[in-house]
Amino acid sequence: MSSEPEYRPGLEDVPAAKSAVSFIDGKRARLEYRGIPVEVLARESCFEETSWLLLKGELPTQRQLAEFDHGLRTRRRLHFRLKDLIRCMPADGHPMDALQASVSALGMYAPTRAVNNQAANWDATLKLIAALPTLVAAFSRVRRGEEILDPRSDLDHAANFYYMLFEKEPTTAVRKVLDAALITHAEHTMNASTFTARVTGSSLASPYAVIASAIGTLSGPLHGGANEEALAQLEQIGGPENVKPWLDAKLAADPKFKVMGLGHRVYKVKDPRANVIQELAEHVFAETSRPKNYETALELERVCAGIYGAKGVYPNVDFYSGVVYHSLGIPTDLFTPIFAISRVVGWLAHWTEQLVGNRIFRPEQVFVGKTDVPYVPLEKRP
Ligand SMILES: CC(=O)SCCNC(=O)CCNC(=O)[C@H](O)C(C)(C)COP(=O)(O)OP(=O)(O)OC[C@H]1O[C@@H](n2cnc3c(N)ncnc32)[C@H](O)[C@@H]1OP(=O)(O)O
Ligand SMILES: O=C([O-])CC(=O)C(=O)O
Repeated sequence: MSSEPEYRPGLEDVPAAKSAVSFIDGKRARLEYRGIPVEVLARESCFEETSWLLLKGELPTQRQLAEFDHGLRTRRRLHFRLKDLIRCMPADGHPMDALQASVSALGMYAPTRAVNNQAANWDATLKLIAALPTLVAAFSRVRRGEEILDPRSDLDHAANFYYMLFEKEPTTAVRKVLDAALITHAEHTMNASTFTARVTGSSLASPYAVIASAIGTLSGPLHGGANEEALAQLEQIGGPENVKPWLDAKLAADPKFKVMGLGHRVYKVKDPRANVIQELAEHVFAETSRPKNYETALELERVCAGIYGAKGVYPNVDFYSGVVYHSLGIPTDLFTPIFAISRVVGWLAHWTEQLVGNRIFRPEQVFVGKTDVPYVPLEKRP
């Protein structure tokens, strides 16, 4: 009998850490942050309060929340040289690449790269949460030839982000939608980007390196990048009446064709966050008419349930979020950066957890290559 450990592609079902940050029941569509269902937080809480909950494990007292909020508001500004750096980035580059590069650069202004000081780690935590929206908005404006706007400390996290993007304050309804979307995306157990954050953190790299690595992982179309692709897909389909022929043609060309925004490693039913975001969409569209993209998405969900439902493949968080962001006038390639603005909290909560009793990640491989290969000098090779 072989003593080789079992290899599980994608580490499916392999625990990578012990964590108390969030909990998923993938069969019952349940997601809890520190024990509180995400639906409740999206309805009752605000992003700042949810962030504290995720980072500290308990809801904040009124005073703790006020101090935390103040700490965020006072850390939103960027060093003028960092703004210069963003101005030099290629305007047609992807905002996720801009964000990853600017988070690394942000770390160069931090007082220390060491992670052995709790006060410094907390300061970096606040700085990262506070500055990510400023970095995203700065690149978004610069590439359109607009001036970078200074953050406004009289606005909360969601409203200030919207202001920095559009130079106008959101309505109360839009602020609530954006805030709830940020809450909904903030944390999700051991997903690929959080795992990345923990692996980078386990080498005792700086929190800026931890977040930059995680941003890179989130950008991929199988992970956070799917929100952008999901909207592009709806636009390509063009209307609810085209869903069935579109999907038939795709499946005829490739029986393994993947619909973006569908499927999940853990959920075998519809992602509870997709329901929350759909409620937000209904809320937004109650005042206007339902856009064609939304009607197309509803039909796509219906048709796909008939085809993939038996496999447990249903809409995930990325299925409806793009429709909501699009309706707020947000450019498609900012959808994943907005995910990062929110998920930075989950990454930092896991990084903080990782540092307690840290052990560097160093898994094993199943070696399938050759051994003892002789070196042939170049002149003797063809
Ligand atoms: C924030 C997030 O990261 S949420 C996920 C965002 N990503 C997407 O929406 C991209 C599309 N979805 C996918 O690629 C996958 O469902 C993932 C990456 C999310 C999960 O991947 P895995 O857990 O490895 O599932 P895997 O790809 O093995 O799929 C299992 C089965 O469901 C099918 N399936 C999974 N997702 C889809 C999909 N989107 N469309 C059609 N079929 C799908 C697969 O073809 C496979 O079928 P088979 O057993 O007949 O071969
Ligand atoms: O959990 C996952 O694998 C992906 C996901 O939905 C998330 O990170 O929000």
